[in-house]
Amino acid sequence: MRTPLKTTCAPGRARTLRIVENEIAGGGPIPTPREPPASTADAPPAGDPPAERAAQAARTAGERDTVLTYGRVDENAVRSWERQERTLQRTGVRTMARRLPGLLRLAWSVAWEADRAGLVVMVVLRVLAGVVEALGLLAVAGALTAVLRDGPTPQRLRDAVPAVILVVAAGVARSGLAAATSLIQARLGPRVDRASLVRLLDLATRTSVMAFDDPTFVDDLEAAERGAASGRQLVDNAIEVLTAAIRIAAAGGVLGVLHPALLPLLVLSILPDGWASLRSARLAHASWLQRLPQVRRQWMLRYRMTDRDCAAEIRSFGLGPFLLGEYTALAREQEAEQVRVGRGQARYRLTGEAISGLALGLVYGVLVALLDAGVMPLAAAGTAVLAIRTGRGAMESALTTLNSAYENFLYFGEYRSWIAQAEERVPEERTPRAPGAPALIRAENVTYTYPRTDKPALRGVTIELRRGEVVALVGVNGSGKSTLAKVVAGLYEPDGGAVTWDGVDLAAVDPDSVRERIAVIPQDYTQWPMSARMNIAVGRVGRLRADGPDSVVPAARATGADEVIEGLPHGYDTSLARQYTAGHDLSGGQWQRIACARAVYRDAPLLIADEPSAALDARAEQTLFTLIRELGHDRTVLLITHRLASVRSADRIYVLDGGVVVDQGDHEDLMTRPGIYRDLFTLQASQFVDTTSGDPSAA
Ligand SMILES: Nc1ncnc2c1ncn2[C@@H]1O[C@H](COP(=O)(O)OP(=O)(O)OP(=O)(O)O)[C@@H](O)[C@H]1O
Repeated sequence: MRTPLKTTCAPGRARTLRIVENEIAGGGPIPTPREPPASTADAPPAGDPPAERAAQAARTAGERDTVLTYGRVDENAVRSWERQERTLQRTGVRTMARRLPGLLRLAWSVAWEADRAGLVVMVVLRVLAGVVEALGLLAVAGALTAVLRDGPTPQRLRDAVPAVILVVAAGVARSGLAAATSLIQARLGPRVDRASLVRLLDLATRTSVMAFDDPTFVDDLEAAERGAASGRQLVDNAIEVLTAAIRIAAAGGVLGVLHPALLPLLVLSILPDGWASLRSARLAHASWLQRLPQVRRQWMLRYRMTDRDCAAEIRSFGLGPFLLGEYTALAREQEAEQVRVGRGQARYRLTGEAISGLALGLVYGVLVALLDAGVMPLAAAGTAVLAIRTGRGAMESALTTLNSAYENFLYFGEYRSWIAQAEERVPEERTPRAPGAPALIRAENVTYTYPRTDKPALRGVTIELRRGEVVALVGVNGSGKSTLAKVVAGLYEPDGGAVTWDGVDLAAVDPDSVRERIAVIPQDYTQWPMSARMNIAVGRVGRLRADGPDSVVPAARATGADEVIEGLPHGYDTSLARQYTAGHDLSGGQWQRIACARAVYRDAPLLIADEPSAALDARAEQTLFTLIRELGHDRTVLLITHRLASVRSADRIYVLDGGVVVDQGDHEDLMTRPGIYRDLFTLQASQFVDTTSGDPSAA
């Protein structure tokens, strides 16, 4: 039986994810040298105790054996977002170009769903900005033509005035349009974020709980959460690409009017730069991918070392230097890799910019040649220089954005594929409802195997629960008790056999109508970071609204939770969000009383209590079992506990072993024959009596 210990270093997925995102945003990767760098340059400044400790720790970690510490890693087990990294790595420019329309379509549909009006306004603003850009360039051409033509200077300047006014107006209009675009973008982005996340959360809370036992589903969910944030970035990228495309079209159009040879030359001049930025992005990716296992180890260490739940254990076992050593060694490897990547990127950039510079020289050479040949007037050449600058800027921005857009496209693909699989795992709606207060609940020949396991957790199990009875499940750890309880609670659908209520197969009724009639005290209850009142009311939120805030009090009294709550500074309104300053923490047993009150508040015809007293003191435990027996008078109670003294009075006890019911009967009956029950009971009882003087079974 797993006791929910609050001192356990429990994994906190949400927080880990935040760290992951942070690392992804800024982290670069590294190869895996076994020896940490030990050069004198790494020596910490004298008199810097934290740095000295870290250096000492890293030296110690130099002797580390990663398999010994972290265990063997399954090289084939690739998580979905690693898969995306690899896909990105393999994708060539041509594939990206081929997928560009699909990418833009997807961004469009996401934005369309989130904010239609905003999207339309955005596109209109962008097109207008492009038109204004082209008009501005043409106005420059007009102004230059007027100024450079023959004639007296005052006259030429006067002639240039309308064109100059147009240039200024275009500048002002561009600024206004840019400001309006930012405004719309600020509205569109959060809406896309909200729409994507709400959809994910809605499905995450509606999919069958069985899906969460499938590691792939849970892994994919983690990737989908990351992917959801990429939706907004994808839309931003698409808008930037659109903007760049319109600017390129404006500059290209003007260049095309000035001379047809200039446009292809301009495109050629940008290609080396584009190649360089693509290669350096890929280099960073490849490096990140290669270092991923180490990077994740770093996240894990960082999370554990700063987590409140781990603080006591780290100190008790003196784990600080060991963990710090591991972290420092990994961080140094990371630093070394970042330097390597930085060097590679600098090389790419230098090469790309050098070739681009040469190509740009060629463009200007052609321009001069055209001037020299008298094909192009000086004013047009001046405008061409401006158009070339505008076009190059837009192309550079388009290329950089496309790389990131493609990455976001892949991540958002993870989100979409998880949404698709989650939709399939939402239990189908059925019209018939489960019987209101069943007199007989039967699990018949039930078999259940967890996803991705070979061995069934339940094999041909048959049990009966009658209204007015307390039925207990007993067995050693891992014998299948909790699994059976979840099947009876309608949380798991059996692979074989059936669960019936008054003869109605639960597979044929609306699953919500089943759960509506069940109250569960689970083994791992949730400590909601909410008020004490709400922690009880979550048992039936609608009832709090209907019956008022004081409706939780009787349930709290019945389970002894009221004693706990009365000791809190604001009583029922005390926050139990211990991660916040105003929040109060409770002991394990105090929390368990609240979890029991939650189930009593639910007031359902079937109560399933899975190890409800693991953390309770002896008096609280006795109160609880008395309550359970009372509740059993007019409803059905299924009780799982290792405290066998508490099951003595159960109407029927099923003994499970290896997923099979191996015995059944009441206490007296089971004590008459050899078997697991008698062994376990005798063993427990012997701890409370003087075994030399009496019969333990009589205890
Ligand atoms: N989510 C899961 N995925 C895969 N296997 C699981 C999962 N949960 C439980 N099992 C396996 O199913 C079997 C039955 O587990 P179950 O939790 O039902 O046992 P139990 O009798 O309640 O044990 P305990 O007394 O320790 O609570 C065990 O072998 C366990 O390892």
